Amino acid sequence: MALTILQVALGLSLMASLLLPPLFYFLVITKRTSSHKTKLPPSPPKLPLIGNLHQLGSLPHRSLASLSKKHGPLMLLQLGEILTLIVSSPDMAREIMKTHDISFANRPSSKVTKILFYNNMGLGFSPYGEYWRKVRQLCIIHLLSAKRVQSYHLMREEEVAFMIEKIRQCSSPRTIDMSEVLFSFANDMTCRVVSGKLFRGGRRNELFHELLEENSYLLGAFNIEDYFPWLAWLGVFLGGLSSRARRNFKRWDDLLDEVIEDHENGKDDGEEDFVDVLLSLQKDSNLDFKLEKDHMKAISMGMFGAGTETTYTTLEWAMAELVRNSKTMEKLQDEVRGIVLEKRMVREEQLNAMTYLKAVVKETLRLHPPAPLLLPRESLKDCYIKDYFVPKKTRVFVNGWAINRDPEFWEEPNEFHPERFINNSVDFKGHDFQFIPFGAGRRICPGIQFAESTIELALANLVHRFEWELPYGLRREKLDMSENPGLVANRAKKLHLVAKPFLS
Ligand code: HEM
Repeated sequence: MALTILQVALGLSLMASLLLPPLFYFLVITKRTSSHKTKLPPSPPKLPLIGNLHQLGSLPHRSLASLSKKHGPLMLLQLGEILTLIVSSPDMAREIMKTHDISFANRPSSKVTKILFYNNMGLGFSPYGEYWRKVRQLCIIHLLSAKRVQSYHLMREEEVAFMIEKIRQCSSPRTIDMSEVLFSFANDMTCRVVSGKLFRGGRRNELFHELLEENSYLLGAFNIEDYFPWLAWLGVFLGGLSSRARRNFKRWDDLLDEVIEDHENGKDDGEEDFVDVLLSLQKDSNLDFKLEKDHMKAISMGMFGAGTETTYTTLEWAMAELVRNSKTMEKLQDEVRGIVLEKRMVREEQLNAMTYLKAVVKETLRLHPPAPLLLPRESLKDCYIKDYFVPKKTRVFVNGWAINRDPEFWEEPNEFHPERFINNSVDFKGHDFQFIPFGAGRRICPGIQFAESTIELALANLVHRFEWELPYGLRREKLDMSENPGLVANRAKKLHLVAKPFLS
C-alpha cells in the first residue's frame, strides 16, 4: 500500500501543475477550511492538491503516531479532498467517543464499502441512524448478547477440540503453519454461529478465507476515487480498486445466496444459527422494519469479517508473543495446568480462575490491537473539541495503537508485560480511554464478549496441551514481529511453530 500511495501522491503532485480543474478543487477546499474565524486543530505542512497523503506511510498507525508527536494529539490532515482528524491521546479519544460521541457516531461511506456491503447495509459501515440502531439491536439480541454468547459454549469447546486435534496430528517434529490453523479456527467458530456447522464441508471454508482476505485488503487499501472523485477515471489505470471490489462482491453474493438457500431448503444441522434467526425475523410481522434479503446478506457478511479476522489476529499475536517471552509462557502454562489437573481440555467454566490468562489476552490487545485505527468515524455536524473547530463531515481516525502505547499511561509501553494488568482494573470495555482495542461509545464493538470467550478458551487450551517452539532453531529474539498494512493488522510473516504434545 505504501508504494501505491506514494506513487499516486507523487504522480498527482506532478499533475497538479498541469491540470486546471484540480486547482479549482484545491482552492475551494482551502477557502472552506480557512474561512472559519475559528481555530482548526494543528496540521503538518501540506503539498498542493494531495495535502498530507504522502505522509501516511506503509503502516499509517505508526506514521501517524510519529506525526502526532510533533503536531499534537488532535491533528488535522488534508488527504486529497478529505479533511481527516487524527486522534492520538486517551484524553482526546474521550472527547470524541464520550463527550461528543453522538457527533462522531457516523461512519464515512466509501466506494468500496458501498460495493461490498450492499450500499452500506452491514452493521459496521452503515450510517448512524434508525437503520443502524435497529440492526445493532437485532445483532446484539440474537447473536452477541451475554446470554447468546454463553449459549455457544459447547460449540466453542467443540471447535477448540477440533483445532487441538488438528495440531496434534501434525505435531513435532513437523512445523505447523499456525496462522492457517488459527484462521480456520476463528472462521469455523464465527461461521458456525452465523450460518451453521455445515460450513466446514466442501471448499466453503477456503472460499471464505480467500474472500475475507480480499475484503480486508480492499477496505484497507487506498482508493483514489475516494480522495479525488474527479479522478475516478484514473482508477481504471491504477488497478481499479472499485472493479476489484465488484468482483469480490459478486463471489460473496453467490456464496451468501447459497447459504440462505440451504437454510430455506432445510439443509441444516439442527443447531439454530444467525441466518435461521434472520429468516424467521423476515416473516415476523412484529419487526418494525422490512428485513430484505440484501440486508440479511450485508449483515451476515459483516459478521463473518468482523468476527474472524480480529479473533484470528489476536490469537496469532498472542502465540507469537508467548513463544518470544518464554517466562511469560511458563507462567501461563503453570496457571492453566495448576487449574486443569487432568489430561483434559480446559473447560469454559475454569477460565474465570485464570487471571494471568486474562492479563495475557489484554496485553496482546494493548500491544497489537487488531484494528489499530479502530473503524473510521465521521462528524455529523460542526463541532468544537477543546476549542478546536472540527467541521461537519470530517473523517476521524482514533489511533488506538498509539493510545494503547501512550508513555504517560503505560510504563515501558512497547514491552510485553501481562503483569501490568494484574491487580489493575483497567479494562477494554470502553471506559478506560488509555486502552481501547474495541473502541468506545455508541459504536463500540458489540462482539467483545464473543471475542473474549473464544480467544481465552482457545489460548488456554493451546498452552495447556502443547509445548511450543520456533522451528529450524530460530532464536526467539529473531522472530519477525512486523505487521501487515490494512484495516486489520495481522502478522506480515506467517507464524510457523513446532508443537510437542504435553499430555498425550
Ligand atoms: C479481538 C476481537 C475484536 C476486536 C479487537 C474488535 C474491534 C472492533 C473495533 C475497534 C470496532 C470499531 C469500534 C468503534 O468505532 O468505536 C469494532 C466494531 C465492530 N465489531 Fe468488533 N472486534 C473484535 C471482535 C468482534 C467480533 C467477534 C464480532 C462479531 C462476531 C465483532 C463485530 C463488530 C461489529 C458488528 C462492529 C461494528 C459496530 C458498529 O459500527 O455499530 N467484532 N470492532
